[in-house]
Amino acid sequence: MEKFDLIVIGFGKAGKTLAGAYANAGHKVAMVERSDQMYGGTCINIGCVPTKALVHRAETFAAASDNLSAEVDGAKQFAAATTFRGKLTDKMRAANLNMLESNPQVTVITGLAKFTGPKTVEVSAGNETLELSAENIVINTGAVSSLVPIPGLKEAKRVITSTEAQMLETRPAKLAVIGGGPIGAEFASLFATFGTEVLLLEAAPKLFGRSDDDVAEAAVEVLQSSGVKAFAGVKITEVTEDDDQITVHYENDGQAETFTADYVLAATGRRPAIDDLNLEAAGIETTERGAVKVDDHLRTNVDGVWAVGDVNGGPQFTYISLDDFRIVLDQLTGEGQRSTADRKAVPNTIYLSVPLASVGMTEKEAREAGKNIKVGTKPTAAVATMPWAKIVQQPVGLLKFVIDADSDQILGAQLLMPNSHEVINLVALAMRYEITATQLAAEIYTHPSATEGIAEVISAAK
Ligand SMILES: Cc1cc2nc3c(=O)[nH]c(=O)nc-3n(C[C@H](O)[C@H](O)[C@H](O)COP(=O)(O)OP(=O)(O)OC[C@H]3O[C@@H](n4cnc5c(N)ncnc54)[C@H](O)[C@@H]3O)c2cc1C
Ligand SMILES: NC(=O)c1ccc[n+]([C@@H]2O[C@H](COP(=O)([O-])OP(=O)(O)OC[C@H]3O[C@@H](n4cnc5c(N)ncnc54)[C@H](O)[C@@H]3O)[C@@H](O)[C@H]2O)c1
Repeated sequence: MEKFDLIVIGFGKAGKTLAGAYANAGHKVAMVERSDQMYGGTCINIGCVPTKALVHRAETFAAASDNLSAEVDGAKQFAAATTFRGKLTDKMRAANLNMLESNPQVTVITGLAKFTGPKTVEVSAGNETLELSAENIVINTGAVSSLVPIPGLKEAKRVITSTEAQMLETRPAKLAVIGGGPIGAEFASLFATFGTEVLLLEAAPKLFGRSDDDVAEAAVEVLQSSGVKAFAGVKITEVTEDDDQITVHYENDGQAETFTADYVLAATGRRPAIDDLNLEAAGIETTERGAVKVDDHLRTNVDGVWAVGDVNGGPQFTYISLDDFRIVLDQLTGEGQRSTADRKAVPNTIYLSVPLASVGMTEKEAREAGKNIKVGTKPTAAVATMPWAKIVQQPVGLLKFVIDADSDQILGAQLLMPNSHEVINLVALAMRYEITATQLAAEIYTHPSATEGIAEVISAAK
């Protein structure tokens, strides 16, 4: 039994950052990761970073095709993009491993971890096992793709998840995507840009249903302009396949339809990765949705055991996992005051060919909450003071601000425009620190830039 001050299970964003920080504070840390292909976790290996590398390459390809008015080979560009993706993740994985391995206080152990008691963990790799113990244990095992119960889906060989989809070396001619959340929408958009024929099927009545209707409609237009055919409110009845192809059977507007493709990408959500942890041995409770149950300090019901990142059932974003790290570090080395209750105005982005970035309330939510509001909305192309969108040849989308008419505080923003994934952070900062809409609009911004357009839209609010 090897004794540590802290065992981290899973090399995710929160866990790796905590391992480094706690080790630097003079403590002995074990980092356990089940796969040598996952040092650094989901984000850098199979999540945010590699997918955005593909999105970026798809956009570069689209711009080149437009500008050269030439037949640029989408299949070739797709293969080059996935090669680039692989090289990028290899480098980042090695750097992440080195970051912890080079720390004399950290031991990186590759193997599957499971609890054997509240303070003990067994790690197994092949026939070998290792027993570890620590006063403090952090669970950071992330999430796994979750398949919905559609007849034929689970058994089919041509059903892939986001992990396999980003590792395809050859561009598929046809792809069916089930689920129009961030994963489905981003993959549909990028594959279609490279020239794959993509059909996106969403069960909910509307695509981008968390946005206001006008924003969601504009986002669907952006998706369609990338070449995606998309339907919402569909019911998928069955998936069948032969050696070479797979067929999705679905009902759309009461009509039975089929789509035959090379692959079906199942993008219907990700569930917390708890199956292998043997949580019962430690007496750790889970929620009805299968997450490790935590309080707002991310403590489980067992003293000295925390759960951070996707596994605790919170919002599945890398920046939330990073904030989880801060909350636990504050308990281990600080005042222990930080909690999830401090979070305010957390933005998110769906990476379409212009990103859809949002923060705070939609107009609908603000009205339902009985707020007295002003709304500023302008199509990207109509924002005269933002030539940036035209310069980068993407004058598409919509900007929308929801403002409290009494306090002048920004209640929310939905930005579907070039670089909105950056601009949204400024809006979120203003919301967090209660900078008023008038103050935000009166700032001095660089020109030409994507940021400067927000002043015009805020000023037009009524
Ligand atoms: C395709 C895709 C795109 C995404 N894009 C974005 C994006 O653009 N922006 C964003 O903010 N978020 C994005 N996300 C979500 C984001 O990647 C996750 O929220 C984030 O990586 C969660 O990290 P984590 O800290 O929970 O742990 P993870 O990074 O998931 O790490 C968990 C680790 O634990 C290991 N593990 C699991 N079980 C065990 C065990 N029993 N023993 C040992 N090790 C174990 C796993 O192998 C894994 O390496 C995306 C996700 C996906 C799948
Ligand atoms: N840009 C980003 O920040 C980013 C990108 C990718 C993933 N992520 C994270 O990863 C998580 C998982 O993403 P996701 O898109 O897989 O999950 P999700 O839960 O966000 O979306 C899944 C979608 O599938 C639909 N669906 C469910 N069953 C269906 C069925 N039978 N037929 C058709 N549609 C069906 C749901 O209605 C939903 O719209 C997200 O919660 C997100 O936080 C974030």
